[in-house]
Parts: sequence; structure tokens; C-alpha cells
Amino acid sequence: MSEIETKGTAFTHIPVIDIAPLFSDDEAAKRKVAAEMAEAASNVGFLYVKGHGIPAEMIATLEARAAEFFALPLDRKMERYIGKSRAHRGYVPTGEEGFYDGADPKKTDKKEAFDLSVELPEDDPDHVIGYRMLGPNQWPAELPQMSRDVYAYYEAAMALGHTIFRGFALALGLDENYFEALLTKPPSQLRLVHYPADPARVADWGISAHTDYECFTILHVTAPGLEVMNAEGRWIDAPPVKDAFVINIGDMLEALTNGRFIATPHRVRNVPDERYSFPLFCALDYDTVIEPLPQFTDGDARYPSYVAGGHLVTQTMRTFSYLKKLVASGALALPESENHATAFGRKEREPA
Ligand SMILES: O=C(O)CCC(=O)C(=O)O
Ligand SMILES: [Fe+2]
Repeated sequence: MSEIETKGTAFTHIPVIDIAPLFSDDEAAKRKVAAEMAEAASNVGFLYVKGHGIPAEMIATLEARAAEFFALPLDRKMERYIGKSRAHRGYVPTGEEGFYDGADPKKTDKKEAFDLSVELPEDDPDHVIGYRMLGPNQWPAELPQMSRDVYAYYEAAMALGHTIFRGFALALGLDENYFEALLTKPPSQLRLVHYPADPARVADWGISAHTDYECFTILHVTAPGLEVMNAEGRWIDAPPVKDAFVINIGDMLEALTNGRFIATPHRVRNVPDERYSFPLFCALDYDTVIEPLPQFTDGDARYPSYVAGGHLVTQTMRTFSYLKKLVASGALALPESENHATAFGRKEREPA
């Protein structure tokens, strides 16, 4: 998650956009929605989307499955500890993730999580060559309904992600299907996040200020607490809106658009009540080179180029203690990322 900067405009609210036309063949209606998305992505970096087609029951079931999992005793959850996975999947206990050493409970984000992504077998070639983030999930065997229902949500939300990618492509004046070729096996992660009740408010934050790494995030939250920074550096509330997802722009889309779309810093207040959130971080394929597209640079590319998957791994290695330990012990080298940019570059990358 990148350094905190203020960008965009001094917005005071986050727009709500009905994206139902994106599922239709009505080109004029699609372009109207895309124009609204462009304005929100450029000025706010956050929007709510309605008309997304994911049934409320599916979301209620997702919440129920997360609650069942987090209610397990800690030792059972730790059987699926993320540090046991070579694909960064599984249970993330409180204190595992952060920019600090985790020793000060006030500075430790008050959250636990369960991370999953596209289900791949052990012999998937990308897993075998060591692409962290691609591989099998670590589902708890004692909750078979969890893998079934949470993965059904993952697939539905990923399908929505394709539609939103189409909307953003139109919003940018690109071919509607521009991103499709870069979405064959993206390391897009779904997190089930649980902020336990903290009536004494021991922790300062649920999640401290950050931007998301990927193109955009599709987020469902169960309670207020999310705050979004505007260009004056003021924090604006982003409470749940009925039947809407929060969508926020991440670092990759900001870089690809040379800053036309903005990845807005956000954080979660430590609210005393229990809270759940479900971000799906929508990335592009692991080996995609992320760099400003020529049509947005005017000869002035303001972001360096990097490889999507390697960058995700590098950022993750800076924040997860199991990975920091592997790096410190010499068992894991800092990726596979930047120096492979040329080898894995996709077609649209201009030769140097
Ligand atoms: O819990 C929320 O509302 C937001 C979570 C978030 O920003 C994240 O996981 O990146
Ligand atoms: Fe976030």
C-alpha cells in the first residue's frame, strides 16, 4: 500500500452509480454509466455501485460463513495459518500484518482475516514455478459449507469484476474488452475480514491508512467505520449503502492511467462493535507489465513500470510477518518481480 498523498478533489460524499446498463446492449446507456464512473474514479477514487446483480442472499450467506469460521477456536483457525501456504492463502491472525513489529497493541490493527483466491491445483504450472499468490486455497475441512459458499461468492464477484473492468475501459476511452486479455488467471484475492468487538477500544485502528495495490476493489461491509481521504486531507465517512458495493481504485489503475484515476487513501476506525468486511482485490494477470498507457502520458510517464504479480508479492513481503521472517532467514529472496519485467512483459509493452 503506497505512501499517503492527497489527490483528486475536496469531495464530501461518495457517488452512488447504478451499473445495471453495463449488463445490457444499450450502448448509449453504457456510455452514460462509464462517464459517471470516470468522474468518480478521477475525482474521488471511490464509488458505490448498485444494480450489480449479486443476490442479497449470497452476501448474507458469505457473512454467515465468515462468522462461523472466525468463531472457531484460535488453534483450529491456526491449522489454516497463511504462513503454511506457498500461495499466500489462509488464516491471518491479529498482529500478523502491519508496517510495525506488532508489539504495541494500540498500533496493531484490530483485525483477523481469511485470504483466498483463484482455486488452482498443486501442479498448476504457475504455482510450480513459484508464483506466490497462485496455488491452492487452505479451506477448513470441518466447514465444508464454507469452501462451497465462499467460493461461489468469489466466482460471482469475479464475474462482476469483469463487468466493472469493461465499465472502466469505456470510461477511459479504451476498447470495452481492453482488459480481458489480461484477466486469464489474475491473482485477485478475496479477504474475509473480522474486526472483533473491542469495547475498551484498545487498538487505535481497525486498519490504518493505506491504498490498495490492485486495479480496483469490490468491497462489502457490514457496518460503518470506513473513512476515505479527500484532497484537503479530510476523512470522509463511507458507511454501508443498502444493496451497493463500495468500489475503490487501487495503485495499478492509477499507474496505468498515469494518475487520471486515483487510488485514494482509506482507513477503518476502530468501532467498538463487531464488524466484517469482504474486499475482493481485482488484479490483472501475474505477468502483466503495469506502466502508464501511452494515450495518458503526453510524453510524461509519471509512474515507473513494474510487473503486477511481483509487485504484489514485494508489497506483501513488507507487511506480513511470516514473509518478513522468511526473508530475514534467507529462505526467501525479494521477488521475482521488477528484474523480470522484460522477460514477462506482455505484447503491449514497447521494446526499450
Ligand atoms: O474494512 C473495510 O471497510 C475496508 C478494508 C480495506 O480497506 C482493506 O482490506 O484493504
Ligand atoms: Fe483497503
